[in-house]
Amino acid sequence: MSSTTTSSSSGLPYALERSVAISAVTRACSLTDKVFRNLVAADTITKKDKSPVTVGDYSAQAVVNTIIGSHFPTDPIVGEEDSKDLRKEEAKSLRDQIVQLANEALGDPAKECPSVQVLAEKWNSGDLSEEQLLSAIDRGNSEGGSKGRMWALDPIDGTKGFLRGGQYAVCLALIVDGEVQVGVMGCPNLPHDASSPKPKEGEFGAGAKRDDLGTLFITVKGQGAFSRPIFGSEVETRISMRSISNLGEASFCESVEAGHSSHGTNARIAELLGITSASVRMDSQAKYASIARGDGDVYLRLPVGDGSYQEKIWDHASGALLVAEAGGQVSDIRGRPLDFGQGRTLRNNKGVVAAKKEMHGQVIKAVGQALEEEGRGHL
Ligand SMILES: Nc1ncnc2c1ncn2[C@@H]1O[C@H](COP(=O)(O)OS(=O)(=O)O)[C@@H](OP(=O)(O)O)[C@H]1O
Ligand SMILES: [Mg+2]
Ligand SMILES: [Mg+2]
Ligand SMILES: [Mg+2]
Repeated sequence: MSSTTTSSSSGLPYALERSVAISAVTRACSLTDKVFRNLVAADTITKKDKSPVTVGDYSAQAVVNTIIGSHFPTDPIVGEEDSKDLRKEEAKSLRDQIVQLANEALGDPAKECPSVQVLAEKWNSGDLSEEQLLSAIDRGNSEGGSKGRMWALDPIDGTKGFLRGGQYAVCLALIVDGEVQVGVMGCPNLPHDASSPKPKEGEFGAGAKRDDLGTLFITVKGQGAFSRPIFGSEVETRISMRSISNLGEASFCESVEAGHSSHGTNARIAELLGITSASVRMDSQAKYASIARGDGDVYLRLPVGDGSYQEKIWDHASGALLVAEAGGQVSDIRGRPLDFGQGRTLRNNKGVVAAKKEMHGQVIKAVGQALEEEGRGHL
């Protein structure tokens, strides 16, 4: 934690995109926070791939896409959700809630930086209709690709964590010609200070939320990584990965669900590297944010089973740039850089390994050995 700056970094590359992304993510975080405190079972549906999606995921995507669309009308958006299930007859009450929540979030007279304020009139000049908001959700249907600008949005990353009252993140990134240039991530349940105790899951249900929770992470390629509270102070603090002299002192950050990243293989890798501290398990890209600010050192996401799952670009774009700008290196299990120019998925990559630059090669070597021992060396 070495220096501070304010949020108006005008003159620097991508200053407007950075401000608009902060505004969009902040509004989406107030919305999801409110949804969590009032969530009932009927507000969640199960998608075709059996994963959950809530009224919070849909409304947050509608809000962020509306804001991005009003500032950068020709920019494609690759967003996780679409309106197909919502348009069904039986989803009427979900639609009604989304209309109310999204309009509240867009109309909130929160303070914005001056360049965003002027354009804010475009979206908060009156309530948007149900159809306008469903179309806003579907602005996220871009197929992505390696040319030009596009935004990647995960309106709630770690939906299972969100539902449990654990960690989740609103994640937005600007990708240009396949390279992430801007990343903004809001983690409403993460303490401002890495050294504060993590809240126990569910602790902040029914309005009992601690006021030191809610952290925003901001990065632009070549400009460093920063954090600040989501609500309240706009003073940003530069963050960097922890300084450790050898990997034996490191700790891992890994997924909660063994179905998303192999815990058994991680344990063997820890053994190979001489790591003795227990792994920290949390949902969402809060894992990237945690290692970027030194609250953990290595993020491992190893393929499970036959390794056929293709990681989605919105699950990694903002987090990967944050770690890179905080002194880390992010790759797949073979050490290949993540390729965000292949469409909606990272189809040229398998899994994710993020660690401090100087130690990344050693981790990749241990990952290779552990997979070899399991007979999965071909992955
Ligand atoms: N099989 C499989 N393998 C790997 N990853 C998967 C898989 N299935 C889903 N997902 C994606 O995982 C996202 C949540 O990742 P997390 O690291 O937070 O997982 S976990 O909740 O801790 O288990 C989750 O993101 P959200 O849907 O935004 O929550 C999914 O996109
Ligand atoms: Mg999901
Ligand atoms: Mg996700
Ligand atoms: Mg999601």
